[in-house]
Amino acid sequence: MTSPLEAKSLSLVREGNAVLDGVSFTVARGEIFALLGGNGAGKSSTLLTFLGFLKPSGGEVLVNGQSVTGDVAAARGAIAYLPEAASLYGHMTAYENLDYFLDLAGKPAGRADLDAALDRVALPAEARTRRLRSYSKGMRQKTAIALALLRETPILLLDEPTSGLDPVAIDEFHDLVKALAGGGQTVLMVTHDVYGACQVADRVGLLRGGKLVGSFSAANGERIDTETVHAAFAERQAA
Ligand SMILES: Nc1ncnc2c1ncn2[C@@H]1O[C@H](COP(=O)(O)OP(=O)(O)OP(=O)(O)O)[C@@H](O)[C@H]1O
Repeated sequence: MTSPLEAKSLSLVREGNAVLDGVSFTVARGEIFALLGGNGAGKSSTLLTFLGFLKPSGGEVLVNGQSVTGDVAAARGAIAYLPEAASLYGHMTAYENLDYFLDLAGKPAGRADLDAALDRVALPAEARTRRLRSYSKGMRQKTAIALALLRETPILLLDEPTSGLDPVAIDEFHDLVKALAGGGQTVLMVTHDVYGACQVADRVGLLRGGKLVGSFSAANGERIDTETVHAAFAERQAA
């Protein structure tokens, strides 16, 4: 079966620097794959390549089996992308943001649908008519996830999704991502948080210096062992 996301021997050069070097992985439908790496490892660049903002200098990336460079619009249409700082408007309320971005996506929705999505991400009802500039980061993320739900994109790309969240918000966020994956969403997240990656992911890939140097999976429905991944991460960073 075609994987929603696939990187095939992906190499990327940015301003003369080799940023990714022969990276290959697939993410299956309903799977959460976390790409773990230190600063500058190439994590964000990988996401930008799936979105067609950066072009591979070698190999290719595929979304639903189609080369992204061949059809950028199809790839972007299938993907909801949460950058580290959610890209919604601070001067608009949650309802206004959702209305605006859904109109842009050609998928307008009524108030009942907006509320259903905001209920699903547990954004308090009283907050929905407030401007986003008064929101916590967790609340902005919930709004961004609600938008992804309403756009009905089958794929979620998350860049450092829990940085700046408090521990309760992190747990809530992980539960939400797991519930979405349980419903068939395919999730690729990039992070330098070993603990978070092991908590939420079905599989963790270790990216270092633009190369995928390790991979960890959870056996029998258990969580990935944080100690093992942490040791590998620390060792690789030192290497
Ligand atoms: N706009 C840019 N132009 C040129 N090179 C860039 C640009 N942005 C990042 N790079 C380089 O690409 C490499 C990978 O950066 P990238 O942002 O993908 O790493 P990352 O793993 O996401 O790091 P971080 O955890 O710090 O966000 C780095 O060496 C970085 O200097």
